[in-house]
Amino acid sequence: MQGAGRYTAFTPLDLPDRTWPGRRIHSAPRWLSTDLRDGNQSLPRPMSPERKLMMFDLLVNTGFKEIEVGFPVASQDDHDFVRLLIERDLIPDDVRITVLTQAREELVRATVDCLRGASRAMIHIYNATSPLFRELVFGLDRAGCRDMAVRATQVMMDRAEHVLGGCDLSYQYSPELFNETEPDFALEVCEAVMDVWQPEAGRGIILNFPTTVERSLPNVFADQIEWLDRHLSRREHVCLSVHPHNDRGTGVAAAELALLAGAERIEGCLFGNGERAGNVCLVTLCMNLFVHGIDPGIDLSDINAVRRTVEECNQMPVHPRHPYAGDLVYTAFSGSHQDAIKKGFDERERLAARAGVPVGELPWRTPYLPVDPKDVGRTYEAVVRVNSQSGKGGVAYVMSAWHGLDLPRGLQADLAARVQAQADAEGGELSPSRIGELFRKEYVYHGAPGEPGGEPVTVTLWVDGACALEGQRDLRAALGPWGIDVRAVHRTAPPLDEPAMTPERAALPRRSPRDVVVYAECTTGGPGGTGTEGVAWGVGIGADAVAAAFSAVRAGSARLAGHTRLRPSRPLPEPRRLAAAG
Ligand SMILES: CC(=O)SCCNC(=O)CCNC(=O)[C@H](O)C(C)(C)COP(=O)(O)OP(=O)(O)OC[C@H]1O[C@@H](n2cnc3c(N)ncnc32)[C@H](O)[C@@H]1OP(=O)(O)O
Ligand SMILES: CC(C)C(=O)C(=O)O
Ligand SMILES: [Mg+2]
Repeated sequence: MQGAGRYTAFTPLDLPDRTWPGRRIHSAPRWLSTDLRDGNQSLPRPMSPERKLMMFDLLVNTGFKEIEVGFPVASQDDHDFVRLLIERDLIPDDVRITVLTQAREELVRATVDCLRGASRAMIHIYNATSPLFRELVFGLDRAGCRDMAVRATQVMMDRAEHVLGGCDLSYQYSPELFNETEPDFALEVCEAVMDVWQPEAGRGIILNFPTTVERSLPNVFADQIEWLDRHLSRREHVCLSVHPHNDRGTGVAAAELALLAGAERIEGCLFGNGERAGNVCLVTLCMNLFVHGIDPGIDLSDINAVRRTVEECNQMPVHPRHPYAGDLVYTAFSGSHQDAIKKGFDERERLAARAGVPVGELPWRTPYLPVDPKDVGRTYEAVVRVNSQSGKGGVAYVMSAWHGLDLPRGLQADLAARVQAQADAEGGELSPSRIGELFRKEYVYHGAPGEPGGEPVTVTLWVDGACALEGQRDLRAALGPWGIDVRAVHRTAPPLDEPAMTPERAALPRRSPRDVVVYAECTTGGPGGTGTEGVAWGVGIGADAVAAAFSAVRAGSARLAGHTRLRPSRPLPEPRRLAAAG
């Protein structure tokens, strides 16, 4: 690719004695949502007042305590929304709204005025401090740039004293483009701002350090934050906040490494909305903590509802592969993934049964799924979807989870081959209903009950263990006189009343409890036969094990005889009708 020579790598800070790489995160930081400000200002169609209110309610309901609600001097809508929140008393007592303004005197005054009547609020002032902005945008030297911030802080305090009496007012200052600012200058400006605000116990200050345009590796940002953490004065009264953007796609990493390096607060947007490639995604950050065993303090237990609301407010879809929330992030199409997931689910049930606890209480340990979909209100059904990349594990999962049939291993492989051929032919995904249909047409016999005729066969039978077992002992005796050599009888799953059937598993819809399902692996030759002429599977569903076994053997025998299609069979038990996957 031509043109790389026009760019230069970011020069890292020299911090050889950095300590953040050895640290761990033990608790959630303070969160600020800037969906209604940074998120909103980046939308092609900024939110209407109704959409803003919907977003505000969502943020409050999920647990955000600091919400940047707008840039009141930017537009009448922004101004009116802040007024609406205050005048209609819509701000819960434990929530602090924040409003942003540039460091320009008249804008600062108007911003303070907009908060009249608020009982609790925060003013957030910013000015860019990087060399490029000092030179290009402001035409100012360092001192001039520092004085902008100092003057704006003073003007804000003076005005607030006049118009915000009785308001519990907090203050936040951001050196915009911090990541591109010389650290000593960023420090100088922040110290000067603190000299005006005079932070002290009960009257702290938030110093917020943005990667306004992300340019470096996240470890470089972490070094910058650790350096500040060491050098800021009045540190106990400073809340060290970060505001990562995602231009390099490493906003989440930058935020997390910044936490290691001393940051105590993170600003971002839900699902990473925000300028250009977005602000850091707060959902991802919260969930990353959650899967490390740390309560993020934000309730994402119905992540689909959160997503739907955000999509409606922003008029922008969330990507199907967005971490934790995308349509496809709890879904495996590929065979080996599906196999491992199924084994993980099976083991969970065994362990839960052994421990006598609901599966939902077990520590989460399932291959390929970093989080239990149920913890975020998602379901298990979409975990496995079948196409030409799938294998027997996935097909077996679908047959079990959707149709309540626990197929023996050989039948899983046999069905999987047919499913794969069909998926290859169609070039797409096979729904659980289609797979059930294929299974029914291929294997299930349900013609008139009766004894099998034709060649003698040798069979191995699997009786669906979730059904009544009466008759199992008699199978050999019942089938023998008809030239059927029953080599072995197995059960496919523990019966419903055994503890392995946890409440969750038992709740899966299954066939009528009166029905017995028998799977027959048939080979040619009666008693003493060699069974070398091929294997065919048949499935019988009947009122008792003997009837079902006859049917299964008839189906398998027909297939052995080369009848590729069985007589029409009774439909499988209704597959579950699910709402949209996930
Ligand atoms: C990184 C961020 O997300 S910062 C937030 C960005 N958000 C927004 O800008 C949305 C809201 N902004 C607006 O509606 C408008 O920009 C307003 C109302 C604030 C100002 O509008 P205008 O006065 O027309 O100025 P304009 O939008 O062109 O901004 C450029 C001016 O702001 C100045 N400026 C930019 N940032 C700052 C700052 N933080 N402090 C002081 N002045 C600043 C520039 O130097 C420039 O001044 P100049 O006209 O003297 O050269
Ligand atoms: C206003 C500041 C904090 C900002 O949004 C940024 O620098 O990205
Ligand atoms: Mg920003």
